[in-house]
Amino acid sequence: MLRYVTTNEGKVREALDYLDDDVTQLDFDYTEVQASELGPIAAHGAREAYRYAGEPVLVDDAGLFIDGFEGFPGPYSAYVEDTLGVETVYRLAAAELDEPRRASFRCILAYCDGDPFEASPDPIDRDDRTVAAAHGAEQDAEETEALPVKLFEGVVNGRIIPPRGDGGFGYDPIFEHDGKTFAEMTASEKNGISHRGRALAKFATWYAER
Ligand SMILES: O=P(O)(O)OP(=O)(O)OP(=O)(O)OC[C@H]1O[C@@H](n2cnc3c(O)ncnc32)[C@H](O)[C@@H]1O
Repeated sequence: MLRYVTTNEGKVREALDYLDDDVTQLDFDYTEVQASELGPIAAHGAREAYRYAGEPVLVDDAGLFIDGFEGFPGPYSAYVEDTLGVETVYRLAAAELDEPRRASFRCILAYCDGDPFEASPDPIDRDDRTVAAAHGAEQDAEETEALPVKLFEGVVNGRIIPPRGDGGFGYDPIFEHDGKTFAEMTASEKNGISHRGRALAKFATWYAER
């Protein structure tokens, strides 16, 4: 059984289109480490979620990266949505940036099932590390960081525009791609081109072969 780790219902709805019925949501709020990119955040989350669940997990970390703001809000997208709100992000972009106010949505999926993906690490190294590690929490943390994680990335380019549409979630109403905002698209239209859809398609192909 694969657990799709997120507290966000919108992500789950989209992900289930790409994944089999034996995938269920794990509503687990993993620690989001501070980083300027999504990869390390998702990888850390997948390791922590796997330690928690004891089953294969897929973590989805995503964000809106505005070019003229050097990628802001990026990894802080959820925090900025909760504090400023999506409309304020649009107003800031409109006040500060010239058209076309380019931006991208990015999604990283991090998969962890406790098994290595390529050649297994030298067992002697592994034993050494275990012996050298301190007891208790420190040892747990070290073992967690040693868990192998596989990453899948999806990116879609667009621009920031005044909010339009009622569909989707999060920043969808202010992100336009090919003349439509993500909030004006049907779920399958969005999935067909979105950052999450692209990452999920890569993951699904790899997972089917695993
Ligand atoms: O961490 P989890 O529990 O998965 O849920 P979250 O909503 O906090 O997820 P993130 O940390 O990945 O934050 C992503 C932010 O970017 C937004 N976001 C992610 N994917 C999006 C999408 O497809 N369309 C619009 N906004 C999106 C989302 O609303 C959040 O504000």
